[in-house]
Amino acid sequence: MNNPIEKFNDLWRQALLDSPLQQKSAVCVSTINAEGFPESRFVDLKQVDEQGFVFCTYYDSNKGQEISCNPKVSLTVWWDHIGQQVRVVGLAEQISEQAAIQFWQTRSRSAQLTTLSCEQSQPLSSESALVEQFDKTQQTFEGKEVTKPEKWGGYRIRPVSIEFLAFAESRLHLRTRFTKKNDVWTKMLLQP
Ligand SMILES: Cc1cc2nc3c(=O)[nH]c(=O)nc-3n(C[C@H](O)[C@H](O)[C@H](O)COP(=O)(O)O)c2cc1C
Repeated sequence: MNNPIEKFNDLWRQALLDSPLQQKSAVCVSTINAEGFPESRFVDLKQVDEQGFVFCTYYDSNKGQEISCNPKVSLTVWWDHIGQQVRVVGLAEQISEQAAIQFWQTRSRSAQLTTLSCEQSQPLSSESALVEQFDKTQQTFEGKEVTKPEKWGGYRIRPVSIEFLAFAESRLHLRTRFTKKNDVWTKMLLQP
């Protein structure tokens, strides 16, 4: 297959089918912090198409601040049950407000309330403070619609390279790297 986006979506579909995981679409996103160190964390992958790879988060989180200083990011996933690793490198940008609202509306009420009750990446005084914050938010919104806060939205990673590694017991893994230049994908194989 010569289109890495189609290939990714094919693998993602396969991975979702037989996944032993609870968090089936977790992927690792890495950013670069102010000191130049990479920072990695898992997020839930929402959508992948020709425009890029989308995940949702708080814009004012550590990752959000890091992306605003340096949009160069990577996304990595390992699907053990189908023996596939994917590594994406690209540039992150905020999705539109309208798209963010659509993703917000797919979330459960409880997830929406949790989002509103937290200031992601900020220090927390105690575990009980977290529960108190949540309870307070729940009371405030009782009987009301929970609208998306401005600080929450999504990022689209526009890929410049995507590498697939098909794991082989022999360790002769098959690595296929796609690189994008002037909107055209070039494919090459790499030694394992
Ligand atoms: C399986 C899994 C899925 C997660 N999904 C998300 C997500 O979609 N968005 C998000 O902001 N954080 C998600 N998190 C929490 C992040 O890993 C991270 O702790 C949080 O975003 C704060 O990261 P930051 O301080 O680097 O910004 C997830 C964690 C796990 C373990």
